[in-house]
Amino acid sequence: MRVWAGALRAAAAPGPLTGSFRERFDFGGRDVASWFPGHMAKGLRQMRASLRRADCLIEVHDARIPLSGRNPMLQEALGIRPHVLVLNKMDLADPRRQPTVLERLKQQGCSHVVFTDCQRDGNVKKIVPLVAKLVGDSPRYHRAESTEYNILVIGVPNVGKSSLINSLRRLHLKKGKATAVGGEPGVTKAVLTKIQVCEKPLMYLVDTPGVLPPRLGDLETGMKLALCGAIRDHLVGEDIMADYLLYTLNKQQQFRYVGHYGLTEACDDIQAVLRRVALAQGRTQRVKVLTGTGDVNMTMLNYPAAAYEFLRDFRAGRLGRVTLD
Ligand SMILES: Nc1nc2c(ncn2[C@@H]2O[C@H](COP(=O)(O)OP(=O)(O)OP(=O)(O)O)[C@@H](O)[C@H]2O)c(=O)[nH]1
Repeated sequence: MRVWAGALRAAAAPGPLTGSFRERFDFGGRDVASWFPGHMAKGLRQMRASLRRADCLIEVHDARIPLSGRNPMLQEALGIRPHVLVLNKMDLADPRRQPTVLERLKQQGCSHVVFTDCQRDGNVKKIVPLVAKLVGDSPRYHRAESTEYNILVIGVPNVGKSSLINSLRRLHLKKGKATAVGGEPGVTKAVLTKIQVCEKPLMYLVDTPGVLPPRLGDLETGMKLALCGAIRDHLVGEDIMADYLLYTLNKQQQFRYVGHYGLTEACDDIQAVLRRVALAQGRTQRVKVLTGTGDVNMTMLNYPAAAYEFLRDFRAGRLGRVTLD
């Protein structure tokens, strides 16, 4: 039986609150290790092997979690290869955070960062010249003009690696999709297809399947990755994800959800919020209830569907532009 964690917690909690929100999130003893799918270990090995042949690395990550959830395995590669960090889905992240994020990343030794929106080709034009310059400047390479560039694209699942390749092809080659794009993590399963993205300079990108860090670290990082769609929802649980999202929105004073669902005020009770979501979105279900006088059909609010809707609204940017870190 599925346990509705949000509902259980809410039953014991006081009613809607304003201005007094949880200071810490209760993960209820969850084990983050179970969120790491086994097939990713293979992807990691393949990625390591192809690193040796690459001139440069483009690491794509979600702009909503610019400081967490990146694969630590990359650290070993950063010293060897030029590296560009593409923070994609900038259209969903809080733009006011960009300067702080850039500063923090610089302190971590990551100084070539581009914020992009690959659905609208935003800022994608900056990437090819930057990569060409970094490879050209690298003492490792004494390149002739005609030498092709082989770039490895890496990143956790669902951050937009395939979308970036398609966007580059649209901009530089006026060509359509070469690689499948999907809303679910793990769309790119066939590894290491070399795809041309530019004629001058001749540049090929190798798309890799999204690979999560072998150890997810803490629950908070795992939860943020899940909210961004890097881990399949059912592995984590839509109920706790919805609750964590509400906790984060309140903590950051991102109260767009209040008006969006017609709530009277900000609220820290996930059950109360999901009740409104269910009513606002018509997420109800008919159930048969056995009574002393026979069966009665009743309309119940569908909380799991409401939780899914809440996550979907966040991922589509309908609850505001939010940076989770
Ligand atoms: N809002 C927004 N959505 C984006 C952007 N880039 C990609 N997406 C969406 O994010 C989802 C994942 O994109 P993909 O390009 O398939 O991501 P991927 O990293 O190749 O995914 P895997 O194959 O799972 O590793 C798709 O639904 C895209 O439409 C962006 O800049 N902004």
